Amino acid sequence: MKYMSTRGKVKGINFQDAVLMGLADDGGLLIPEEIPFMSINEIEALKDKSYQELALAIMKKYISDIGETTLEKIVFKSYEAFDDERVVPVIKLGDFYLSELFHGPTYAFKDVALQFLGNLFEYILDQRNDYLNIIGATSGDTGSAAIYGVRGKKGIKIFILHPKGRVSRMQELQMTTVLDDNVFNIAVEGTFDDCQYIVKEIFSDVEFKREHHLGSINSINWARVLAQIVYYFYSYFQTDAADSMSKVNIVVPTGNFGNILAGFYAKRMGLPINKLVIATNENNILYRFVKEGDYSIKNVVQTYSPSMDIQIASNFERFLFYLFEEDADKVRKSMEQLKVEKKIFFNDELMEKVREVFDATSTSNERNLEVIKEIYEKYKYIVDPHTACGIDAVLKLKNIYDEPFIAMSTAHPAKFIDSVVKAIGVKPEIPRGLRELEDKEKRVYELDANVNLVKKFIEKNL
Ligand SMILES: N[C@@H](CCOP(=O)(O)O)C(=O)O
Repeated sequence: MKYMSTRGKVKGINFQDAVLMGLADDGGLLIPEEIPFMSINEIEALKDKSYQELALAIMKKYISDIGETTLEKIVFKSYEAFDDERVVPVIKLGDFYLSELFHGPTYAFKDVALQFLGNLFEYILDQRNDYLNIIGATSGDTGSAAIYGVRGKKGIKIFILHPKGRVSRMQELQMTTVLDDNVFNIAVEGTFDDCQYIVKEIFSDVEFKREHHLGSINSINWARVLAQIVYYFYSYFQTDAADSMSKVNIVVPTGNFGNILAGFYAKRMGLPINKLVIATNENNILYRFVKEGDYSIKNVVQTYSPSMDIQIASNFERFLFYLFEEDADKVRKSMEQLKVEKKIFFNDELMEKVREVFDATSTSNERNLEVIKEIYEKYKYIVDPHTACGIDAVLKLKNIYDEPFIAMSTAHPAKFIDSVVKAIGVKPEIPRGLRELEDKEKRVYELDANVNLVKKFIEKNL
C-alpha cells in the first residue's frame, strides 16, 4: 500500500515514511492510495478473532513494508498494558451498546492508537538508526496517551502543547507529573485550536521539520487513524447485529474528527454501518455542517467535555478528499478558503452525500450533566461528559432509525471528576493510574500562543 497527500503534491510513499512524515510535506494529510474493500463473507470470517488478531488482519491490508511477524509483535506489545483482556469490551445499557475504549494506561480511547504508534516509532527508528522529536497538540487526552506511548523510548523526545487552564485537572496532572528527561509539557495561553495551529505551522516549515527530525502523534498521523479502524470492527462483532451481519448506527463523540474518521474508513471497507453519528458539545461546527451545510468557525467555548472544545477539526480534510471525489485541487482550495474566510461552502448536492453517511447532534452543557445523571440513575453506571454527549445522541435518534446503536465511550469518568460529581453527587472509582497524582512533583513550561516562541523553545531543548 502506498500513501499520498489530500493536497496531491506527495504521492507513492510507503507506510513507514508516511508515519515519520506525519503532516504531508505539501501541508495536506496522508491517506492510503486506495481503501481495501472486504466482502461481507470476508468480514464475517474475522468475527471470532481476538483484538490483537483482528488488528493484525486489518492493519496488514494497509502496511506492505513491515513483515507480518514483526507487525504481529508490535501489535501484541501495544495491547499488553490494557486492563481488560478484550482491550475494547462492549457492554449493553438497555437497548444500546457502549464500547468502552478507555481501558489503556491513560484511560481514554487515544491509548488504543498511541500505544501502537509509540511501538511503531521505536521499531522504525531502530531500523534506520534514526531519532525523532515529536510535537503534538492536545485538548486533554492525546497528550498523556502520547507521553505514555513514548516515555522511556530510545531516540525520542516529546513536546506537548495544551491550552492552559482548559483541560481537566486530572488530564493536566497526567501530563505534568511525567518527569522523564525526554518529556516537555507546554501550557499555551490560548485554545486547543491555537495549539494545533502552532503545531501545523511548525510542520509546514519543511526545512525546520527535516533539520530537527520532527514527528507527529496527533491524528494528523495516518497510523493513529489506522489503529482506530480496528475497534469499529471489534465493537461491531460484539453486538447481536453481527449474528446476521446486519447494519448498526455508531455514535462517536467528536472534536478533531479523528475517531469518527476511522469509522468512516471502516464503513468504506465494508463494515455494515448505517449512519455514523457525530456527537458534539456546544462547539458544534460539525453538527452545523451536517444539519445546515454551515461549516463556519466560531469562537471556542469551554464545556464539561474539554477534549472536544475544538472548532477546527484537523481530520475533516481527509473526509473532504473523499467528498470531493478525490479531487486534491478542490481540497486545497477549500482549505485555503477556510483559512481566509473562516468557512467552507457546500452545495445541496454535496450535503446530500454527507447525510448519506453522517447524522449529528449537539449537546448543551446543561443537558450533558442531565445525561450523566439519567444513565447513573437507570443503570448505576457512570459515564464521562464526552461519552454523555454520545449517549445524548442515542437518546435523541433511537426512534428515528431501525438499526441498533453502538455509542463509543471515549474516556473514563474519573478523568472528569468535577463534572461527574456535579451531575450525580458521587465520585467515580479512581483507577490505580490516576490515584495520588496531585501529590506528585510536576513540571510544565508556559508560553504564549506564538509559533516562533514555540520553535525557539524546541530548538533550545533538543
Ligand atoms: N481531543 C484531542 C485533540 C487532539 O486530537 P487528535 O486525535 O488529533 O490527537 C485531545 O484530547 O487531545
